[in-house]
Amino acid sequence: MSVHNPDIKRVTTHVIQELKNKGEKISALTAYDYSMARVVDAAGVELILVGDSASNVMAGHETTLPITLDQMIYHAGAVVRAVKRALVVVDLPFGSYQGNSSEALRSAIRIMKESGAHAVKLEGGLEVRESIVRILSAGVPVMGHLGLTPQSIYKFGTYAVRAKEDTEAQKLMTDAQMLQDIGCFSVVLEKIPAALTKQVSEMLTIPTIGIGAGPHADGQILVIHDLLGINKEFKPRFLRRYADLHSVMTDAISHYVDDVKSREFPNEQEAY
Ligand SMILES: Nc1nc(=O)c2c([nH]1)NC[C@@H]1CN(c3ccc(C(=O)N[C@@H](CCC(=O)O)C(=O)O)cc3)CN21
Ligand SMILES: CC(C)C(=O)C(=O)O
Ligand SMILES: [Mg+2]
Repeated sequence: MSVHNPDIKRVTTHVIQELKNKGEKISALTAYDYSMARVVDAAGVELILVGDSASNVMAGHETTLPITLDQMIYHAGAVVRAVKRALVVVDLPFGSYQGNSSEALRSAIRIMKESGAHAVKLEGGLEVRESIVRILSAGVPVMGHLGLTPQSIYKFGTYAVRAKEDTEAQKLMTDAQMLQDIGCFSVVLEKIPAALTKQVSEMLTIPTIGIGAGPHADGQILVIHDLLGINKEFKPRFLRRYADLHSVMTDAISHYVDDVKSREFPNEQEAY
């Protein structure tokens, strides 16, 4: 398998836009550390998100709420050091931007300065409009995130599909248009009906990136550990597992344990 568009040396927000303009789907994945980001980048993924899902996947928290701005910057720096080609976007964590546009700007600037990332992502529509406007004014590209917004899980109560009702779908359409109008370069649509994703993606000129949002988004994103089958517990219907690394890793590790116990490892060649 070869990397798509080998002529693209560095993926910018303009390259992401060009992909939508020519009708080519955009591939995106999360990464939280150097070694994984090396692999994801070299495999040809165009956009790498340092997601606040690190709170779940890296730290074992129940929700995305506990992860801090300092911890996001730590993960983002590791990913940036690994990446040669992809666009690196970083989630602003819960509590670093809501309800205070000065703090939002300060948080975004810290991410850009201290990690070297290329863009930030914020959850929400009209509620975070001012924050996004200020971050954009500083020259920082912003990605929106609508639909299921996990930082508001205690408002929603569940991780069920969002915007099934007409009023919520209408608000999502209005928010999406607003995000484009103020200058966001892209918007994530999470766990909404496929038909709504189609409507939004046709209405907007900027690319939509879907997760559990059906086939009509301009691109797709998944959490890398989910795609690789590293964690057995998370299996929503939208997830396709492209490998069973849980089994591969378990077999390798138990083989190692056996070899240590039986003194088969290390052998003479593996000693000095
Ligand atoms: N490993 C991982 N993958 C993700 O995609 C992810 C995270 N973590 N953490 C942050 C958010 C939370 N996300 C989620 C969480 C749950 C569902 C979900 O579908 N959960 C249930 C259904 C719940 C319900 O219908 O009430 C499921 O079917 O597993 C989807 C996306 C997406 N993000
Ligand atoms: C699932 C994606 C869109 C995300 O926000 C995350 O990984 O934190
Ligand atoms: Mg996130």
